[in-house]
Amino acid sequence: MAEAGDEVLNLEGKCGVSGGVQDMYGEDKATEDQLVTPWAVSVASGHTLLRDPRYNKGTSFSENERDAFFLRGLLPPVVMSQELQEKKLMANLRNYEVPLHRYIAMMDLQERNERLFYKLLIDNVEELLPVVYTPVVGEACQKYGSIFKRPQGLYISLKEKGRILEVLKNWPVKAIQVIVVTDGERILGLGDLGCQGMGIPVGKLSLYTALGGVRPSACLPITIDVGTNNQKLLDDEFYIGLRQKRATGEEYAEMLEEFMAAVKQNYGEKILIQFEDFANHNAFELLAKYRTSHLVFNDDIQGTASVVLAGLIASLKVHNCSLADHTFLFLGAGEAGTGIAQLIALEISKKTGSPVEENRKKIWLVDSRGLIVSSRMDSLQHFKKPFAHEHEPVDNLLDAVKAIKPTVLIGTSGVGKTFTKEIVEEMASLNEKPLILALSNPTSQAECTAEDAYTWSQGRAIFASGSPFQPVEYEGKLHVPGQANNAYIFPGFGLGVIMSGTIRIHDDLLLAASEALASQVTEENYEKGLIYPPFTSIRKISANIAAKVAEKAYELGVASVLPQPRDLVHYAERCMYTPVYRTYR
Ligand SMILES: NC(=O)C1=CN([C@@H]2O[C@H](COP(=O)(O)OP(=O)(O)OC[C@H]3O[C@@H](n4cnc5c(N)ncnc54)[C@H](OP(=O)(O)O)[C@@H]3O)[C@@H](O)[C@H]2O)C=CC1
Ligand SMILES: CC(=O)C(=O)O
Ligand SMILES: [Mg+2]
Repeated sequence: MAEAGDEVLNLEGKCGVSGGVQDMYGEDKATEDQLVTPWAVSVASGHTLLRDPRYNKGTSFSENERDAFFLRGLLPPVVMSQELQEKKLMANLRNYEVPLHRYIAMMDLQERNERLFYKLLIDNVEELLPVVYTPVVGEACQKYGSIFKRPQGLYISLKEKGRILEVLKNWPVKAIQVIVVTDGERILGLGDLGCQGMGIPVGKLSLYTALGGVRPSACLPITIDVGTNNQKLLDDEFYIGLRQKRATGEEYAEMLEEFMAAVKQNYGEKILIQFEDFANHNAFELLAKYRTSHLVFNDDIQGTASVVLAGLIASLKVHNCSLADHTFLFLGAGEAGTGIAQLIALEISKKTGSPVEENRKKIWLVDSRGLIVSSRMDSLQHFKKPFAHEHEPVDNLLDAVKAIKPTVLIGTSGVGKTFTKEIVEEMASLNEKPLILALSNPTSQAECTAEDAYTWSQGRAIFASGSPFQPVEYEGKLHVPGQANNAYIFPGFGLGVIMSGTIRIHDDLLLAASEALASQVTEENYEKGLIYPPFTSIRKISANIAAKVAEKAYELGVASVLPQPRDLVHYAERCMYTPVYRTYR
């Protein structure tokens, strides 16, 4: 399979004295002020094929493929199965003691051999999720400037304002189905990481593929760089972003407006746009502004709400009660906290017929200034106001626990170690089986560890966290902590939306996803203290979530793929990308 560039070289290329091809285009000799043409090829073979991560199979190319695609001599003689390649790579990965080195090795693999990357991730999901996702992705973002090798997504900075559509057209794939976009201002619980937040859309989209089966080529990670207020980054000579303070107000709004319009123009009405890790002063507004005109989903507000609600629904069997029987207390009243709180109130409404406002009365939140109470109303951000109830001011979490007597304690503050021994002990004195969720990421920001939760509650807590913790043995019993992370939801949710051609995200779709996830928890899981099923069966879980989300979308009349497939679970499974190698002809 000859290529345009090769043909020219074969006909005209000459050997230089050192054995290399002559510098016929003057590329080697050109000085900085002389122009050269960056030649490209359109059909991959030979060396180009080995450098194309989408098609490269490395030592797995068969003898026939090596002949047909000019690969002879470019590979060692061995022909390995994909399974053997996987075994070798897993052994190599396990040899790295530093977690960030594993991350870098995984990113290298993704850039070298995409199918092998996804095979590893799918087959070893519990082991590799913490590497490509939280917690290690957090450290990777903090050090992104130093470890950055090749762009893995699209960078759209203020320099491109006015020509964002043009920038989108530079991405090599046109048939995009899902975009994860960040502006890097609230990366996990690590704060403003500016342009280095790119690790998050890249990581989230690799989960769209590995956990939800969305084709990798249909995924587009985007970072919008409007500057950063992180002085450490601005002073860092290796920082990869714009070296200026964040644009705000009209300049920011115009940038986002242009982006949203360009995305719709370039990819059409049904492109799913997932907002990720925006600061809350933009996140709520962007969601409210675009949810009626675009297919948008905010993972931190909506995905998190859906996954936590799923855990709560699943835990009802443990407590033998209904959601309406619980009293909830949150530490953290931002995107995650108020997003979860709203969805809980909505779910109770759907189940009991009671008004949402009424259900909010059993949901309390603490922010950095203490319990959210009605006397603070005037100074509260709009998303906190629905939860400002009548109560005297309380300025710390321990006193709030004592005053509110919650049955469920949820951490969404982004601040580590805030569920102290006294607080967990208080929860344990109030409840036979206190439900404690330490959702903040990465691990360093978790409100408490699994060990803290089990030890301080004498092994009685039902515990789950945003980043994974190892099982804990307490007084002879092994407790397995669950991972309450939106990674359970968005891949299957996105698949359901895409496969049904859903045109708008409705809260009922989130509720459907929660119910679907909760229904996947088995007796065996409950026995171990889990309120989430293990990630090992995530592809099956995602297919079920996708099916329930699609079913709800058809019911609401927002699905556009017609006729509705009869067996939606089977349809979801059939839609899913699998990473086994294809044979080339
Ligand atoms: N497990 C999961 O799937 C997810 C986890 N998260 C995690 O949740 C955390 C928060 O995210 P998000 O809600 O988007 O962030 P926000 O910035 O929107 O909200 C943070 C909230 O925490 C409050 N807060 C901060 N410090 C304290 C403190 N010392 N005491 C009490 N309250 C405090 C803030 O108070 P104030 O309003 O007064 O500033 C604010 O209300 C992050 O660590 C993130 O990684 C997020 C999404 C999903
Ligand atoms: C999990 C996630 O989305 C977050 O921590 O922001
Ligand atoms: Mg997030």
